[in-house]
Amino acid sequence: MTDWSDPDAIDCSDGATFDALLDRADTREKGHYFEFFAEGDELTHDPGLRLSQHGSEQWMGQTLNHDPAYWRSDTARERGFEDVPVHPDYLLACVMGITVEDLSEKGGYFLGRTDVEFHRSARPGTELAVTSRVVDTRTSSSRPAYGIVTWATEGRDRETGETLVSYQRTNMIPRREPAATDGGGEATGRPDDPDGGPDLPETLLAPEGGRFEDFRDALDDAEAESAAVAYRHERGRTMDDQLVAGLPLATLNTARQHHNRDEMADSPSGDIVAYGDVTRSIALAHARSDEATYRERRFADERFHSFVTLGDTIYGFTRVLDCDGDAGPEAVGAVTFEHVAFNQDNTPVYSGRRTALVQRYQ
Ligand SMILES: CC(C)(COP(=O)(O)OP(=O)(O)OC[C@H]1O[C@@H](n2cnc3c(N)ncnc32)[C@H](O)[C@@H]1OP(=O)(O)O)[C@@H](O)C(=O)NCCC(=O)NCCSC(=O)C[C@H](O)C(=O)O
Repeated sequence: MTDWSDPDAIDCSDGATFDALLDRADTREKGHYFEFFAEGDELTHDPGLRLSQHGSEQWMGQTLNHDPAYWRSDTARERGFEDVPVHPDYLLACVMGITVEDLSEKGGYFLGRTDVEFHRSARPGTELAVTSRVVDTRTSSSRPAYGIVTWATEGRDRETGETLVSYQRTNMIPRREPAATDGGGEATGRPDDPDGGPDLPETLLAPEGGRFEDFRDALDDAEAESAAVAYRHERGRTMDDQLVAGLPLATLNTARQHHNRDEMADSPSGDIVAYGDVTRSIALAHARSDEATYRERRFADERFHSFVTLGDTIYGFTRVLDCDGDAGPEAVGAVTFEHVAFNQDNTPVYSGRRTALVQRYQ
């Protein structure tokens, strides 16, 4: 009879015994099933995350976000920051990253996010305090193995208590009953077209440059011509290990989708998938490289349409929706864009509306 208090009791060279041992063992679970969440619940997320210059630069370098205001102090000061802040995409990904253990580690799909508001910039060294409130829960009618949960999340500076960023996000979360599967059919990634044919403007105009006036003039021209202002960005970025597994792990995002190939082998994607915030940041970087951004303001109606896996390449498409010359300081105006990230097969993987302050010509 084996003495199980003996430190040498587990014979790792005997595969069959070890298999039987694993079969018999309960698993200490991580994350929560759908049933755990009830409307109005408040959650305080405990993981410690200190925003760092290295983390921000690593995020920006890998996602092609090269705006000098987030790299260099002279430009940062010219743009009204006290010193070089961390990049807003990194801040947002970190705030969401540390909520994953409590909210979405059990798996399921990050469907979308809205009301993303940047309240103030954050410096490297800021320690985060993040809380979430359950806003809505419902079962999924199309995927009985899942429920759909929406949380309102707020990321604050732990020292001053000031709110840095807030948003609402929605995920599919596996239900304990019926047993979790990876859901129904594969996503097509393409929205249904009820009329059976595309309804497109005759002309798509691109702005002459990346300043506020260029976007405003292009919108004026489009109105005169019954056209739309919409264009593609040339850059693409192929998803490698660093992007798919490295960046989410650096934000303490524990979702198995991004780093556990063994678990993901049986899922519809068949492999690990990119963190939505990485995919989005790459497409936004493509767009920002074609505009003179001054500040990020807000995002709305962000949707993740289809998986992004290793080897996929992310491109960007932008439509200009609105220009507001009265918003922000004199030297800027607000532009509202719709950005779409798409892959090498032209399948949309992300879309969202973004309002940014864009510099004017001097
Ligand atoms: C997830 C998908 C496979 C779903 O595909 P499909 O079934 O075609 O989509 P539907 O549009 O029918 O939506 C299904 C149900 O979900 C509801 N929904 C969808 N979007 C939203 C939203 N923004 N807000 C609220 N509810 C939403 C619909 O109403 C449907 O409800 P019901 O009819 O009752 O079932 C497909 O969309 C897909 O593959 N998406 C990509 C997902 C993805 O890759 N996300 C990013 C990577 S995962 C990640 O980042 C995880 C992250 O770390 C984390 O922890 O959250």
